[in-house]
Amino acid sequence: MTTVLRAQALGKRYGRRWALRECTVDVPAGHVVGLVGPNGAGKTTLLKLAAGRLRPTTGDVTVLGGRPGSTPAQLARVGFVAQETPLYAGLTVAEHLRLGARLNPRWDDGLARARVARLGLDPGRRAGRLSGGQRAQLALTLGLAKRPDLLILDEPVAALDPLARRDFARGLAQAAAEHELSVVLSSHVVSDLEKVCDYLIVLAGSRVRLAGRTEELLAAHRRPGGRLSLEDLVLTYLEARP
Ligand SMILES: Nc1ncnc2c1ncn2[C@@H]1O[C@H](COP(=O)(O)OP(=O)(O)OP(=O)(O)O)[C@@H](O)[C@H]1O
Repeated sequence: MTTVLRAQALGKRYGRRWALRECTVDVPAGHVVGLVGPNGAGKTTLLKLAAGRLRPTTGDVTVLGGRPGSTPAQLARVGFVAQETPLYAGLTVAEHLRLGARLNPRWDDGLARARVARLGLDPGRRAGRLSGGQRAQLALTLGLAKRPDLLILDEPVAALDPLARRDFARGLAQAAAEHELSVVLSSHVVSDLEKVCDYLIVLAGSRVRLAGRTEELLAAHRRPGGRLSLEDLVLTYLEARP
């Protein structure tokens, strides 16, 4: 089975502080992976290492079998939507789509236009004039239209309203199923992940506390006759950390 993200003893240190330490995970392709953990746990650091935006201090990371960001082909296969919603404030929605088409060899213009229309985004509006949630939706549209094999999303739902969160979860699950897309997304809100993720990585204190298919994790931790939500499971691991 193809591995979409493999990290072996991966670590990143800023000065004397470890942002991520001894991270070993092996995520098979075809999953929507939820990366969860408290503030400062190392989620963004892991995602940036996977997207090739940071270099490891120790260990090794491969994405879709290659070194992150190492070749144009590798870059085209991975979409990364950073937490700070990277858009050009002075460019309109339509100009962002044109730029996406020019920069990405696998660009799906039909998907981009249909999504913008469905979201009710005015193509002539500058990104700087959009709301935080609209900017997040536009950034996500650019990520999806790139037609990556792996889409990495850092806190994609943080700025979305509840209805938009539900639509986002549905859209992502559909895109993953239709286009054999693998997704890794981070969130603090476990209940949001529950609806969309079928694989979970729990990070706390810069270390991986738990990783695996959600179904298997839940089955392994469930007591006979008892109910266990993903949120309960995550909290158990976060409370147990040293
Ligand atoms: N550029 C940087 N320089 C120094 N320390 C950093 C830098 N980026 C992150 N850190 C530190 O690394 C640790 C992990 O940060 P990271 O942003 O990966 O956490 P996170 O889980 O994404 O947090 P949040 O949920 O708050 O976004 C934190 O202690 C943070 O202070």
